[in-house]
Amino acid sequence: MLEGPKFDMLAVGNHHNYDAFTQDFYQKLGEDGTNMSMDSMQTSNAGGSVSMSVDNSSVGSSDALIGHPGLKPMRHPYSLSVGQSVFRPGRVTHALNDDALAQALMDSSYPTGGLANYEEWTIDLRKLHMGPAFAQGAFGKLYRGTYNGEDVAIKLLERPENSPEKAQALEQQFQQEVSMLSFLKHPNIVRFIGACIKPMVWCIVTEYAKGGSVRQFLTKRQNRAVPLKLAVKQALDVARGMAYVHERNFIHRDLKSDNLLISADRSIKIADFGVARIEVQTEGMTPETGTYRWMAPEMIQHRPYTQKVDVYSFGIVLWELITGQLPFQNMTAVQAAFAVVNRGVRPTVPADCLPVLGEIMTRCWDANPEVRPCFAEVVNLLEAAETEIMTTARKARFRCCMTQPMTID
Ligand SMILES: Nc1ncnc2c1ncn2[C@@H]1O[C@H](COP(=O)(O)OP(=O)(O)OP(=O)(O)O)[C@@H](O)[C@H]1O
Repeated sequence: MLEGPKFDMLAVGNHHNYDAFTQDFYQKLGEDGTNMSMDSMQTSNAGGSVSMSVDNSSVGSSDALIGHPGLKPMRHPYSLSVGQSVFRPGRVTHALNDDALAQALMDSSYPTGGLANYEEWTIDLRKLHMGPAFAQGAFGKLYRGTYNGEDVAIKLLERPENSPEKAQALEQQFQQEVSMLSFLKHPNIVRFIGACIKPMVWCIVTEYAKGGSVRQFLTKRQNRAVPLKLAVKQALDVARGMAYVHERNFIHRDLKSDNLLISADRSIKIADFGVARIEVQTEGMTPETGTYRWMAPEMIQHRPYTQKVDVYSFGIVLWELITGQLPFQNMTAVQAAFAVVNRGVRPTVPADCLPVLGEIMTRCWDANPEVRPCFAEVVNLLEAAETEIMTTARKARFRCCMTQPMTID
């Protein structure tokens, strides 16, 4: 059996020294910087993560739903889960503004921590050029930049001030992401470039996906359906990437359209491995991860779960690609979770959906994880669907040529 992840591989240096640096840094900022909360910044996460749902007053009225027997109450966003689960520290408030956070990374008067056992992945800050911030997730702030001349995305996680508990949770997420990304190499997984640790910030550098996230892409299209050929191609990219992740016995646990990026060549790259983990016996794991709209019922209910939670999420993503819409868009995330768990509600498959695609999504989001196909099978089914679409299109073009023959005069 596989062991659970071990997180002693990254040398974060002497914490006491770092705490001293931290205090020093904030003192400096207090003197000449502006301490601004980043909460007001527009988030790229249209779906709203679990922690967002809990923090968000718009779903505050759903407390009654959380208390329903089908749903276990959420813990405090900053509480740490037990056993082998991954600590997800809830939405993080940022004390530093964009510039100060970037400055905390680039300031050479503060030491750069190396990544023990991952030495080759420690980035050389002299080769890094920071650009503007362009997105904010629940945990990190994303900047554009270049590394060695290549376009990159730089994720900065700010070390929470005066809260060792939060700092530990965030650090574990950082380590989780680094260990996963350095291990996974696939054309449909965002390419890891390196990472480093400073007293105030943890930094992860990946290739920059020019097209943004699939959710942003769908929102820009004003939720119109994606052309079928493209939707199936994108779904195939995700399924191939996920088949690779599962072959290596990992679970992503947060598969959703916000975490699917579109690269310059239009292929899809799976991102955000901050809560991914090695598959182990899952008794006692907690679901304070992912996003309710995409989350499998067994995970919402704190029941043991397997890799099949990713297959469930994929079913929802496939529906999104086919319809162009946000899943359960007339509900809050918590209402959606309630409906999924207690009433078996799922998105409605459009009447004109290609039957094979309708069948894939309904099998993927089956309440019984055993019934859900594995990703290798999903890839086969989607390849068959792709062939069917191409053949139908070719036949239609041929019919069109026959009814409107070109004239030569
Ligand atoms: N390599 C990248 N290229 C382009 N955009 C990216 C890249 N990585 C992340 N993003 C954008 O930034 C957003 C947040 O990134 P990410 O999901 O890694 O942060 P997070 O703090 O873990 O957020 P969450 O857990 O809420 O998904 C993504 O939804 C995406 O829009």
